[in-house]
Amino acid sequence: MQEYRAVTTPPKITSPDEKGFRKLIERRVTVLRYLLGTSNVLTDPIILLTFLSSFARSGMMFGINETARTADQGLGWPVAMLLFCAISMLVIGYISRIRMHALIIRVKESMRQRMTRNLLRANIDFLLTNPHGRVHVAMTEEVGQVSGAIINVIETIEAVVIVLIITPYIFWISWTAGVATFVAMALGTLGYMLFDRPARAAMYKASAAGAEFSNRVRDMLAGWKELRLRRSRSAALEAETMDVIRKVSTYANVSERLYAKSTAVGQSAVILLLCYVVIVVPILPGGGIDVMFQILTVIFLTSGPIEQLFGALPSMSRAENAYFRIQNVEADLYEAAAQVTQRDVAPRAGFSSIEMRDVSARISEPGRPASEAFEIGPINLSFKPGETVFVCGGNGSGKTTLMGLITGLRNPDKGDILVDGEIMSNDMRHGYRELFCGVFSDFHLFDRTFGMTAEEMERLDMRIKALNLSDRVTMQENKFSTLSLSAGQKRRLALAVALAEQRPIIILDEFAADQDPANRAFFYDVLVPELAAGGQLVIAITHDDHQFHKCDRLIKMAGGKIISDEKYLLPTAHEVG
Ligand SMILES: Nc1ncnc2c1ncn2[C@@H]1O[C@H](COP(=O)(O)OP(=O)(O)OP(=O)(O)O)[C@@H](O)[C@H]1O
Repeated sequence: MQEYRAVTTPPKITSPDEKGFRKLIERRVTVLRYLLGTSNVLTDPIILLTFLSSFARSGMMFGINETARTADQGLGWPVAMLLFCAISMLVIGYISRIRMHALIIRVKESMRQRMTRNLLRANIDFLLTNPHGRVHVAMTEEVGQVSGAIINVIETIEAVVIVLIITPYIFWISWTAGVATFVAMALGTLGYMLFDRPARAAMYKASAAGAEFSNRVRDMLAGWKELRLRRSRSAALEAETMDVIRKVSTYANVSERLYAKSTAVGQSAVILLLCYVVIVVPILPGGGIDVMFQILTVIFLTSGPIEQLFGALPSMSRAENAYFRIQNVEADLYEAAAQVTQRDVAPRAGFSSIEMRDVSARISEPGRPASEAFEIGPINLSFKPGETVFVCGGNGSGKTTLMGLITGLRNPDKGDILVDGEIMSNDMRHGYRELFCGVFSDFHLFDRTFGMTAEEMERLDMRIKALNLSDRVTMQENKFSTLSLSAGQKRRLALAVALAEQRPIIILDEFAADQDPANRAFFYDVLVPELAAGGQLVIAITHDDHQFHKCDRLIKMAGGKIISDEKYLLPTAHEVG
């Protein structure tokens, strides 16, 4: 039995740049907890390796200082320590890098798996808003930015361990140099905090523009024919896309410049510290040239990890920004899944009646005024097995929306759908949808038959032949040999799949519209009667008024309402005359 529960319950983030040190820490802790939890880094050998690497680096530093201090005493333990620590650092560094990339891949894999699961269970209301760009960017680019932050986490751990070791060591060599080290670190952190918030806000805008860019790429690929036919359309799209690209670059530049400033503050702090050590330490009481060189060695050997730390902070912010954008996409995906929570939903095998009772819905585009919303309903209809129902009405009258409501692919705002007299609850919705198969006006043809049984595959083979497609398409295992078909052939192939599924209800949205006369006649005169005789409920949207007499009921729609629902009788010769 399939589990349809959403995989996570992420909180929705409304503002990416909330002020305040507490907020900053809260956000960082959230991302850190996520990264640590997903990568299991705390139980991974990488932590031990990081500690060992920090100890080896510190040991090397100590070894260099002691070797220099005891140079007149010949080769002794300091040299051995220096060599041992240097070799250890190289070997550990090599193993750590391999391990670190394995962790990044693990986090990326886990995020993509979770998002795939959530996307396949997503709230249909969210999917109806066509969130292509946002979801695509989140699942491709932003996932990479978040998982890459594992490196920053590990670098930060290494730098913190080193700082914890070297600070007492510097204090031991010279307490004033110890205080100067503290001041330098405080300066670096302050610089970061000063620039982080505006940098993150700019980065957030760059990501939003990135999602828009993804939508334009889709336009260029899906609309290439329309674009090739009209240069002005292509030029306008090009201009707009260039504008979006520029926006991405501008915001990214603003953000990177601010982070460069923050890094410069960190580096200035290290340079100030060096100046202090070189200029002030030699003339201090208790200082001198020896002390200065000892501290310089420490600073040179630790400046790498410490600079990495200052560099890691902006990278963490980038990861944090990407993480919250992903969380927002997931929150949208999840909200819908939460509305249709289902446990152990068994597909419904059949029905004896379906009734729509005062069902209505408002269809509006996000960001558009409510006054522009399309209202459908109240709809009162009932259906039973073996019926053939045609739906007609002008463009925009609400036929496709009605199909969405009947199939449970659109949630009604008001009213109930009753199955066999029982009001359909959210828990029943998934099982209910399994009653349907069909070909929608904007159907999607997969290149293979996902999830079909052997019996269905046999039926598919049969239907491909019956629908005159066998000279163009064959099955290669579960894949279609080709999808390079004419529009009418594609629609017939989609119908073959729907027929092979043999669900109790078949929905057909203007199926015959792009069929030739022979296929159209086959559809109305052979197929539809055959399905109805087999007990299937056929609901077909059609504009073929000369075929209306071939159904049991004709539902006419106008302005989102049902204006008639009755048996259509051919006009008599007298009426025609
Ligand atoms: N995602 C959407 N957001 C906002 N409005 C929408 C959306 N989808 C459809 N509509 C609006 O809902 C109304 C009904 O659309 P619907 O597709 O149900 O009409 P239809 O009767 O099937 O039309 P056609 O014969 O052209 O296929 C239309 O006015 C349409 O503009």
